[in-house]
Amino acid sequence: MRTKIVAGNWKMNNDKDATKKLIKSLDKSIKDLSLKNTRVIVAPTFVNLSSAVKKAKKSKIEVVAQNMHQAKNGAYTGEISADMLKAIGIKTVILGHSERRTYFNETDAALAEKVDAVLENKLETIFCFGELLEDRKSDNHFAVVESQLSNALFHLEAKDWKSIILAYEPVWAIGTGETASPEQAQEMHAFIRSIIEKKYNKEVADGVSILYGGSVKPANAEEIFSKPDVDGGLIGGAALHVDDFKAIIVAI
Ligand SMILES: O=C[C@H](O)COP(=O)(O)O
Repeated sequence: MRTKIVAGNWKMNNDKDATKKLIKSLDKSIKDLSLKNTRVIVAPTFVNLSSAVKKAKKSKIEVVAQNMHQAKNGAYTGEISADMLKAIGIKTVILGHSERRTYFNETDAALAEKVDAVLENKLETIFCFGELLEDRKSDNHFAVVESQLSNALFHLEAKDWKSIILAYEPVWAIGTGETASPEQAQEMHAFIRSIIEKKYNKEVADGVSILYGGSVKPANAEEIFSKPDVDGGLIGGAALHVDDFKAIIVAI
């Protein structure tokens, strides 16, 4: 049975106090949920990671990073390495978010190196990818997604996929209020599983959790999560509000 995951990407929001407060109220609010086979994740900004890890220590909440540099160390101003993250107790890193690809020019090639660094450091990644609106309009979305996955992940060995969580995020649905329909999400997730099976085998394809991201809200979460190949969500805006985030967790 694949692990279900609800991950909140807090992006560049919340100062130290707001981060701790949100973790505290989320902890209180999900304490009594059974969360069988389900992970609840939050990704605060770098500067608040350490205090977030401490705050979440005895809770059901996992704290992860939003990005990581591929080099071990060196002259990379403003960047953070795997060792630095591990030293404060981080085990999982989001990579390839469309905002990183768009605003910080992260390429598939750089992401392939980052994924390698994740694996070398025995970390895990939530690897994001997804097509632009023009790709979907021109019916190119499957080809775009296949190339993003193949360029950044298909050099891995089958065993490496234990450390990979996928997050399909159609860029046109991120922060826009426009969600992919549950059918569109299912169609893409099934396609993703099919190309992984073709490249590797059924065990790898069936084992990898594939999250959907893009304007997931309490009102649409249940229907999206009901699709057989959707194993959870990567949530942006709604993860900043404890009641909305809890409702999405309950939906899974
Ligand atoms: O990382 C999360 C995604 O970018 C989704 O953001 P959103 O839920 O605000 O659309």
